[in-house]
Amino acid sequence: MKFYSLTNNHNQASFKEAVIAGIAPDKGLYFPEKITPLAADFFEKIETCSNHEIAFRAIHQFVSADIPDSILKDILKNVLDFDFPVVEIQEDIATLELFHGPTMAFKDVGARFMANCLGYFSKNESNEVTVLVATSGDTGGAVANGFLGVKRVNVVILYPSGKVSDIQEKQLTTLGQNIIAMEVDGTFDDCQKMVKSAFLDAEITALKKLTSANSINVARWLPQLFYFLFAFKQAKSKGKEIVFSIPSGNFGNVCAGMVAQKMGMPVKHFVAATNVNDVVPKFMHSGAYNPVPSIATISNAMDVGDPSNFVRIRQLYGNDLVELKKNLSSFSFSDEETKDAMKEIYSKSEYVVDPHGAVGYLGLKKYQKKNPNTFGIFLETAHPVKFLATVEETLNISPKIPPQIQKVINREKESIKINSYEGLKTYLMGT
Ligand SMILES: Cc1ncc(COP(=O)(O)O)c(C=O)c1O
Ligand SMILES: N[C@@H](CCOP(=O)(O)O)C(=O)O
Repeated sequence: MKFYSLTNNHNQASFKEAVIAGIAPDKGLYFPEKITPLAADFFEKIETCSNHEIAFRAIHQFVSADIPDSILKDILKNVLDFDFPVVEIQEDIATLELFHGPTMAFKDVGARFMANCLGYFSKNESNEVTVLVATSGDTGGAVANGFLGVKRVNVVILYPSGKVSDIQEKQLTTLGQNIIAMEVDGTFDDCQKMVKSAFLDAEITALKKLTSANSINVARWLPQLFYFLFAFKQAKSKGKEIVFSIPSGNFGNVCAGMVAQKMGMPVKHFVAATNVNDVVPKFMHSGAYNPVPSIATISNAMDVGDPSNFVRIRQLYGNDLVELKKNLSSFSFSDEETKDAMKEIYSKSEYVVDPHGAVGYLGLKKYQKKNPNTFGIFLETAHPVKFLATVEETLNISPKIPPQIQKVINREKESIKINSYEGLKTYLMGT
């Protein structure tokens, strides 16, 4: 399988090359040349398959030219060692809990999958690789955890100072070893731009082999399609058409779900729910894509003003807005609406949802109002405890701190403060 650049489709790479490079030399995101539907009987019998089997069938076409089947099976065993339960909280409304991994957000699967692939590809190499990653909160912790101690790999995480939760900050600044955290005086978009600039900086790339562990990297992005298949397996018996509502920021997760649909998974519709960072909802309405600086919200991991993956979503539908709208709706919600949704879910169902999941719930409710008789699944993308202050203040409860979080909560933060691209460049050139 080849992957081509969305900037210039003549720039092609194998899976291995795309993973090692992160983005194409022309700064485009890599995209698979073909998405082959899985056999119909795979979906008919999906409930008889283990998660490992499902993941293997799903990812095989993208990686098999570069990873032997036996290694791929081992990687998936390492990566998928926790549960992905669908929990019904109201009639025809369920949540897909994606927070049972080591850093309690949905990024764990992609981060670990990419770390395993890179570990395999660099097994016989002597050169070091530097993984650059921009985070608005959760990617950083997952990548730090997934890459900790991986030989010949150094990780540099850029995060917006004061704009991630206390627990998210602990997860990405306290591990040490091969993980460096850079605290940027700016927004997530500034961090993301700095990472993309470093890839194009010949002075840096002459000295360092760089890659990215954001969802721009196909090995971080594609495994996210597993979630939708795991959810479909659990919800199929409901006998209703399924709608997924995905709290969205960089739009990698919803895009991975749409890949699962292209592979033949029956889905009625996707909803990409955002906070007030509403570039995509506006685009879906007007057809004009106008990135703007992001605004800080209580669902901070979705504070993205120029979502990287929207270009992939448009590609999936041949850049045809009419076709796209048949499959995707996108709605935006304020912090007040988000808090009200957290309260509503808690009072109706005694279920504690985090602010991101609450945005997903709101998107689903809005869609189901006009499309009743569907089974709706909103993705709970992070454990509520990661947003402790907001949850405590909104619901007036003190959730128990799970062991994964207790491990980091009392550790000392270590970060390098920078206020411009030069700060990142100086660091990369000097180490
Ligand atoms: C908790 C949480 N929810 C939702 C999102 C948005 O996901 P995506 O960037 O794939 O749209 C993120 C960050 O990516 C996140 O950390
Ligand atoms: N919300 C993300 C932002 C980066 O998204 P990614 O999927 O492209 O890594 C975060 O939590 O950092």
